[in-house]
Amino acid sequence: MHGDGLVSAPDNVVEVRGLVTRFGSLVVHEGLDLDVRHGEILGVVGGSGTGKSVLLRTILGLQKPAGGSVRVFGEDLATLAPRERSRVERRFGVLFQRGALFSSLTVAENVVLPLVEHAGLTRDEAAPLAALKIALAGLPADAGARLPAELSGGMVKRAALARALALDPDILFLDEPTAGLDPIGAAAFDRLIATLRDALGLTVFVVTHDLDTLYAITDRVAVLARRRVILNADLATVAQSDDAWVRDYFRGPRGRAAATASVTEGN
Ligand SMILES: Nc1ncnc2c1ncn2[C@@H]1O[C@H](COP(=O)(O)OP(=O)(O)OP(=O)(O)O)[C@@H](O)[C@H]1O
Repeated sequence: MHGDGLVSAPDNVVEVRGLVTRFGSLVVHEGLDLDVRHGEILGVVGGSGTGKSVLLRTILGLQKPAGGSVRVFGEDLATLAPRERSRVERRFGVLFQRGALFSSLTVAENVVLPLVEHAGLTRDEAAPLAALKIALAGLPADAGARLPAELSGGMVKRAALARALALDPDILFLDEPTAGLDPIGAAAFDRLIATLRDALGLTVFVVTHDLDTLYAITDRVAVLARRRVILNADLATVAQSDDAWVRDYFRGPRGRAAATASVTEGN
């Protein structure tokens, strides 16, 4: 079932239609539709437990839907043979909430790993590419030789981002990228994401609670509530919605502060 009359558009990188997700008797998504357009930064917001992370995992093919369809780059991962599926998956860059770097490997070794495992490079071939990704993620060159435990929280995020960029993804999925960062570190990370989108032509899907991120870098916002995406539009349109959760979120004190800050910064 397609809600809201959504149709397939050629510039959609992700199309979710009529998604149903259940865990036993818990229904997380029911008839959820979502579009992610080529080259945009889409912010995904919603109250705690509305199924944002599960939606991300479902788009990545890590969570099997109970109903509906998910197409990424025009392909339905669920119907692809393993080899075809991994060809599509190589176009994904993913930054999970908890970073998930290998703690016993240096930053450079963490970034080298996908290049060796998925691109078939030798370690020597992968090393200069890894150094490039580490620089792209805004880390100093000497960070490559360090273990994750020796880095600050912001640097760990950047290292995880360097690894997510290893295979030159077309779409970057970020789950709460600024969680745990101080406001200055969070703003710098937001700017980095926007710069990478512009420089590399990435599409970005970002699950976030951070209103500053929404105002600073997103082109459109998807709001999850009542088991669906109730709004999938530009921020100005979403912020004007009369939905009670949206009103509290965007027009509460933190929402007003973020909106004012973005105007002051000229965004
Ligand atoms: N593997 C699982 N098994 C059972 N229930 C799950 C599983 N994964 C998620 N859930 C449940 O699905 C619901 C949605 O979870 P999800 O983590 O997607 O929420 P969220 O919107 O990302 O929340 P938050 O903003 O708090 O991170 C929650 O009720 C959660 O407990």
